[in-house]
Amino acid sequence: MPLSSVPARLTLLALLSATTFYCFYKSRRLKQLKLSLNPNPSPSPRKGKLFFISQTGTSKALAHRLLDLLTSNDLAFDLVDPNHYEPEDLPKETLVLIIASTWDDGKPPANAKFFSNWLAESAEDFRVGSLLLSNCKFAVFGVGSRAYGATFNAVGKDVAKRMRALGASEIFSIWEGDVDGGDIDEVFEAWSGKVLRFLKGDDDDEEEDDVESEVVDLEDIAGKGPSRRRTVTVTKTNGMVNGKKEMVTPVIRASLVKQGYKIIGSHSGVKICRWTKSQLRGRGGCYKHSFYGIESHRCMETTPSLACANKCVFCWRHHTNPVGKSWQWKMDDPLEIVNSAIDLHSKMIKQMKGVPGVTLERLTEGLSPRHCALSLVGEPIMYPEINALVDELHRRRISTFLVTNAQFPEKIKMLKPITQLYVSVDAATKESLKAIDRPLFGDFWERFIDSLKSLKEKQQRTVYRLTLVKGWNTEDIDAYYNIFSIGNPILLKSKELHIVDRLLHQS
Ligand SMILES: Cc1cc2nc3c(=O)[nH]c(=O)nc-3n(C[C@H](O)[C@H](O)[C@H](O)COP(=O)(O)O)c2cc1C
Ligand code: SF4
Repeated sequence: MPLSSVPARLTLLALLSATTFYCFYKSRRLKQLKLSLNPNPSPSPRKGKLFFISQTGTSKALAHRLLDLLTSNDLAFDLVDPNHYEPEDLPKETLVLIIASTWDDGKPPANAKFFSNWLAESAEDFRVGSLLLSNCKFAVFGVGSRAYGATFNAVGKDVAKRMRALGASEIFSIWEGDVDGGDIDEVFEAWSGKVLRFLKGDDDDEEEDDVESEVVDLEDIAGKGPSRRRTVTVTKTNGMVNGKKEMVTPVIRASLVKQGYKIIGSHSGVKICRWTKSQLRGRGGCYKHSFYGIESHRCMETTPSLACANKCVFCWRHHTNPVGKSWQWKMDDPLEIVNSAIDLHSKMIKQMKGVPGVTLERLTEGLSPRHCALSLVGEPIMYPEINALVDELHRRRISTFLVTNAQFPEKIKMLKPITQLYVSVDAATKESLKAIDRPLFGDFWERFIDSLKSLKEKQQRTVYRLTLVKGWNTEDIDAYYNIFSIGNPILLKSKELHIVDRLLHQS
């Protein structure tokens, strides 16, 4: 029968329809069969959660770094700010990583107050039970500073303790990063590598046994890896150079560079100040210009120590400053610091070429600084070679303006005469000084008073630099008057001039 005939076409159509129907029927049947074999297909597994407990962003930045690593290894995690997380959902989690910083007296940052309280209350509530988080495996990395002694990484430790009390299994004991120790990046990297190996089911740490440093206890969890307790040594360089730590860690360096600092060697910095730029453009200079005729476009702002012994509330570096009670870092040569500071300063001046208002004459003048403000940030007199550095500046006929934060009276005594010596007076009472400067020294008040006394003994121009912060230290005028009589400075400098006016009237 030819295909062109009508009956043949009808037969073909019927055949095709029957085949299509059969295929459709078979595929549905197969699906139904699969479903009946597996009546509860498991829902896609819940993504791991990566929490950051952070106030000024250090832990958050580390969490981002880990997230990138996990993602590039096809491990799905949600980055979680505990402030936007419902802790009642914790029992549903199966895998939790927590990077936690610690703040005042061991307290958690604001973004984890509720979360920490919830954990503490649940762990202490006998009705909740110790199996609440029994589906959850977790690991904690603490971000803190050893300079805070007993409360070092208190939050991370507390979170881990509460999670364990609620039945969660700790993949391995908390690792502790010290932001002032110079090696937090290396430690975090080692921890991240360990987390990754665990998640990939390749938790063999024997390969790390080659390095001498810190010993970390490992408590492997049941069901994953061997259950015996092991000790491993961690690969880390400690940021050591010739047996001494570098002051500026990669984290601090990145933060300072972002804020426009040029880092010199391992502990110094230089930055072009806004008044220098302003006067290069033919506009106003800073108060030194108004008071002493100093030309701001010929002034270089630098410091030989980015570290200090405080964590002042108003410090412009978001508290990323390295801290210490004494010099404990690798030390650069004073001549190299001065050479590099002038070199980097000149480069920044040259970048002003072509900016509206900048004349060739002022630009040329700016390239040979006549004044140096040793006040950029940190505590310049912590640098053990401060006298040699000041000598080098004076030899080049550069005048010096040094600001100290009044915690090293013995260093003030040892300091050679400089052009103008400033002491930061951040408060006039012990309580407010503690609240504002958040000093590391227990005897901070005695050091402060002794510094003022040392100032009085200096046979040179001395200045109190008052940083008056409304609501913190602007109340007690009588106390300021007492402080004023101890150091008897030649000048006062403040950001809130009406207070200074009143002081000067009383004196
Ligand atoms: C005022 C203040 C108090 C601090 N208190 C502690 C502390 O008690 N224990 C600790 O280990 N670290 C302490 N630190 C160090 C912080 O944990 C450290 O600066 C950390 O990098 C902050 O991390 P974040 O930026 O993620 O908040 C304190 C820091 C500041 C500025
Ligand atoms: S003393 Fe200076 S550098 Fe140190 S925290 Fe205070 S403001 Fe910052």
